[in-house]
Amino acid sequence: MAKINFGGVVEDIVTREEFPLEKARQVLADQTIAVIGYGVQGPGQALNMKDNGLNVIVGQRKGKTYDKAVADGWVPGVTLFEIEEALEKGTIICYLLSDAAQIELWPTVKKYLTAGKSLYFSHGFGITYKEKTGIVPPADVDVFLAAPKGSGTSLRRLFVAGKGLNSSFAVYQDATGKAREKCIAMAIGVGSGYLFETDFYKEVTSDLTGERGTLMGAIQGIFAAQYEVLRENGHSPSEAFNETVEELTQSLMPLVAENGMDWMYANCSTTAQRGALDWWKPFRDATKPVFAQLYNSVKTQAEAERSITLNSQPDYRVKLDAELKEMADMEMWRAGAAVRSLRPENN
Ligand SMILES: NC(=O)C1=CN([C@@H]2O[C@H](COP(=O)(O)OP(=O)(O)OC[C@H]3O[C@@H](n4cnc5c(N)ncnc54)[C@H](O)[C@@H]3O)[C@@H](O)[C@H]2O)C=CC1
Ligand SMILES: CC(=O)[C@](C)(O)C(=O)O
Ligand SMILES: [Mg+2]
Ligand SMILES: [Mg+2]
Repeated sequence: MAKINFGGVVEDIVTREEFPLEKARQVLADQTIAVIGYGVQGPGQALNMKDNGLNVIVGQRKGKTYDKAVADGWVPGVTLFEIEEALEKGTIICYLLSDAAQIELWPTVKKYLTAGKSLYFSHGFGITYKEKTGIVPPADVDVFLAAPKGSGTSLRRLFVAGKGLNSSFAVYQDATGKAREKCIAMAIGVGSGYLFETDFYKEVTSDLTGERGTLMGAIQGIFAAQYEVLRENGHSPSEAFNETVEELTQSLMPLVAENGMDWMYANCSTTAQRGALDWWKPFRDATKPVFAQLYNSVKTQAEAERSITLNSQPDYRVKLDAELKEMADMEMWRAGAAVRSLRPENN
């Protein structure tokens, strides 16, 4: 593994140079990789693995998503099957149903996990919370995860563009002595850039914190707060949206992605630099207690409990859609739709 210094802490990283695609192909040559579920991660991972020359089949129940798999080029009876058939044919089972659905389908999956097969996850959820999920794999199968750090949609887009999303990987159970190399080969196969090692507990704990925090929950909260203050003080929706979201996503975050926050700062006015240098600490101090509360809620499994309970209800989709619509209907995001429609490339 490559030793990389991350801001003073040296970590072991797996890169595509030391574990090239060719090696992944060799490790997985005799495997039938069955991707179970074709939601968000399913398509990204399955298509990337197929394009990487791996032997992939998809298992998906009939319906709209099955039709999408057909439209993506999976052939019924050849590379696309009902879930149980794919479970039977697969030697590496990629369990890519939603975390709640994994609980429901587990008794079925377990039946097909015969000795020597592998069970692959993209999240530490099912295993870490096994008291709640009931997901306890047989002792004679390998169990590991590769978790792309981003949406399955981005995983596919970046792969097609010749780039790669970073993923974490972890081995939970090594029954064959080959779990680790299979795990790394899968992580490379799904189109990862570089890989960093973790364990199932740390993966799920950091992931749940991140998505509830800066990646999704906190960012929406901070956007809403600033937008509201601007509006309450007489600024127009377009002005409030541009100063809260549009400039960030279109201009400033790409600079952060390219060269870091200091470089983005360095490319803004001295006036902006002065103010932003003064204000980031009060924002940190105001939000840190909320992040501590969030981490605790993840650690005590309150977040897992809530997610399992609410996402397992039969009407969860209807309720979810209603909540997402409520967000879409916020003035801020309706203003955003108008702003996006005015981008030159959308005209
Ligand atoms: N969404 C994402 O981009 C990311 C997801 N993950 C993880 O990847 C795994 C898969 O997540 P997503 O792709 O978001 O899942 P998803 O919510 O898109 O659902 C995947 C599939 O589950 C199927 N499904 C749902 N309920 C079912 C049931 N009762 N019986 C049979 N099939 C059912 C759906 O038809 C769909 O094909 C999860 O462990 C998730 O935490 C990890 C990184 C990012
Ligand atoms: C995209 C991702 O990695 C998330 C936000 O953790 C998820 O979809 O669960
Ligand atoms: Mg994540
Ligand atoms: Mg997540």
